[in-house]
Amino acid sequence: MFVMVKYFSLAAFFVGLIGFLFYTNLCNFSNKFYAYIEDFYYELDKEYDYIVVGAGSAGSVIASRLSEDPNATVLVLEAGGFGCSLLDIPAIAPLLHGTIFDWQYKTIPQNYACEAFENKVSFWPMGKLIGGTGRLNNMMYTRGHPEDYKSWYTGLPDFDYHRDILTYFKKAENQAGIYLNDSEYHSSNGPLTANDLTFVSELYEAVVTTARDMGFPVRDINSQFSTGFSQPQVNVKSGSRFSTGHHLLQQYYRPNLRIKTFSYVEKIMFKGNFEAYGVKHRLFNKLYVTKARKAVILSAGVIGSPKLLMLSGIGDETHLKHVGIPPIKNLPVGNGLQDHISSGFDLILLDKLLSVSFYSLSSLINILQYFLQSRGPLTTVGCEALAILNTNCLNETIKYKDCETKYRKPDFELIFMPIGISTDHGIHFKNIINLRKDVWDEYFTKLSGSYPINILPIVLHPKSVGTVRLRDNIPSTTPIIDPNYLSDQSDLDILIKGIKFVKKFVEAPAFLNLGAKFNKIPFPGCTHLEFDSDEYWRCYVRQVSFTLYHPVGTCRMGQEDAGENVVDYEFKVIGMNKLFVADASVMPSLVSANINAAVVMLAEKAADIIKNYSRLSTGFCHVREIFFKLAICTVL
Ligand SMILES: Cc1cc2nc3c(=O)[nH]c(=O)nc-3n(C[C@H](O)[C@H](O)[C@H](O)COP(=O)(O)OP(=O)(O)OC[C@H]3O[C@@H](n4cnc5c(N)ncnc54)[C@H](O)[C@@H]3O)c2cc1C
Repeated sequence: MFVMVKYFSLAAFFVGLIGFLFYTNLCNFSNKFYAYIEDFYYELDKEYDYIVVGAGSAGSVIASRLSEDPNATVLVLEAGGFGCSLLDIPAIAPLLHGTIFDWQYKTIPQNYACEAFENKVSFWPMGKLIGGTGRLNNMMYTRGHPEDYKSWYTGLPDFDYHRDILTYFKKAENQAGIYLNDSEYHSSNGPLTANDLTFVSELYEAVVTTARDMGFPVRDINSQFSTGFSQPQVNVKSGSRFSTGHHLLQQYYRPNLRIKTFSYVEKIMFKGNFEAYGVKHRLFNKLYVTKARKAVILSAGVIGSPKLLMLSGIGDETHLKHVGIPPIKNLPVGNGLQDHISSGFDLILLDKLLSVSFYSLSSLINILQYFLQSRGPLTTVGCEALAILNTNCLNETIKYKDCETKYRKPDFELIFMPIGISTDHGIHFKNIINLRKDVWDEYFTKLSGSYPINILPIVLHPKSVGTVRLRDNIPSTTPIIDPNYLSDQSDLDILIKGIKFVKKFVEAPAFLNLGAKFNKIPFPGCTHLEFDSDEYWRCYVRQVSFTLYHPVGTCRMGQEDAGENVVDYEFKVIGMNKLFVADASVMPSLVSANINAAVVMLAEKAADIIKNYSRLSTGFCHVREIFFKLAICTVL
């Protein structure tokens, strides 16, 4: 009987996958048709106050905030389409990887990591539609640690976390869950929904019971505490994903806001090589130049923004000349790339099926429950619990509270997922992570008959730093992405400590009740090493090095004169006028959390600054700004 259910579910999933791919193409086609008709019938203004490039997590917020002023005209140029509502079923997020809604970026082959992946290449999905990557991410809402932000603003001596950061987290948040009454740390008027999970499996209870037994706190990590164990809040409303892109679409009726989809921006236009006055963008193979009176704001993401700056002549002079672009400003664009790296696929095997499983996701009852009640396994985001900790606090001899005071900033995260890579029997997951076929055959197929789950340790503050560079001067060419994973040995050490902690964690009684066993099958490429030795895990981590999809830092924000920054603390491109960058690319370093909430917080901050900045820098002031700071300029 079970075998029949299994094969029926497999067949249902396979048919569903094909149906879904058909649906995505149909959706994109109808989106394109709408954009075509709109472009054909409406004569668009050729000049706006603001042009926002990219309607992703950050750009959607900036466009929405700037267009709150009815006297300001705002144009949003987005390379993708609007999307369709079925894409917003939380559990199907992984199906969007590799589709037309994904830029489908890939890293170059890694020297120190990703050995179990085809050509040692890591796949980097990024959203190409309204809502951007916030439309295909895992929706977890986490803010990070105050110390993260303090380290960004070392150049501002009067930096205050509550005033300069928490204010914007609250402004950005639309709390719809259990923290609705905590007005000190939460708020419910912002564009980004934060809600409780409505469905979890038995895994969650096992995690919190074990965490408490081991002396760890279980609490809201988006409050005065930023560490401990927690059930993540998610960007989900009435059972559907609700990203900042959805919020932007709700503002579509504003007469001063125009959202142009399928508009790929190829170049920023400059007056006198210092002042942005518009952009060149392509829509259905026609090139347009649209002007911006007050500012051009790049929110094209961690790859799109540095790429566009470089294509426009802003970047490392030597590199730009090498690819045939005349440089207009020498800035370290594309340096400082960091990403959260993790490891540990299918290391925990259960002897029972959890209620959030591959089978339950494709069951007819659960599909009906989702469409009729907006509840059930299809609302799952793939992660049921997380922990943000410091590796020094994993030792049982130290009380967590004392340890937390001593080591303020966390250095690793754990995410608890009720499914593994092999749960879908190789239909989809192995492809979206680019797993080598021989590794699949030799290792993962052996797990058939057991029920793997993933507890992934993540390096929160990797020391390995990489780059984004252009291949050539053609706008449609994908850039060279090299995160340089695990080039710093200390990142590897944290992952090894993390895996060892996971091994200990699942020995607890609550996990034994689920029949949890640590997977002792030697991993291909490491079979010559003694299982569980440090050498074995070092080898394993270099094989299984998996992105958590949080790249940042390619247009670093910081002090103007530090030499390593691209934008100043006001998001303005250093030495340029009327040109801003605000998205994940400006983060000077990774935060101790999944990063979307921080990206949206930054967008709120940027919108506030840009509104104010543009108010001050009208008239001829902007000319004087080249010689004087804005404050001096406005007095003159
Ligand atoms: C699979 C996955 C899972 C994730 N899960 C989580 C999670 O659970 N929680 C979390 O906090 N974070 C998560 N993240 C990370 C988070 O979603 C991103 O860091 C965040 O969305 C980045 O926002 P952004 O505004 O910088 O860029 P994006 O949201 O990527 O926006 C960039 C936009 O610009 C457009 N664009 C790019 N170039 C151009 C151009 N030349 N012209 C016009 N438009 C252009 C793009 O199409 C896109 O819409 C995840 C990421 C991924 C990939």
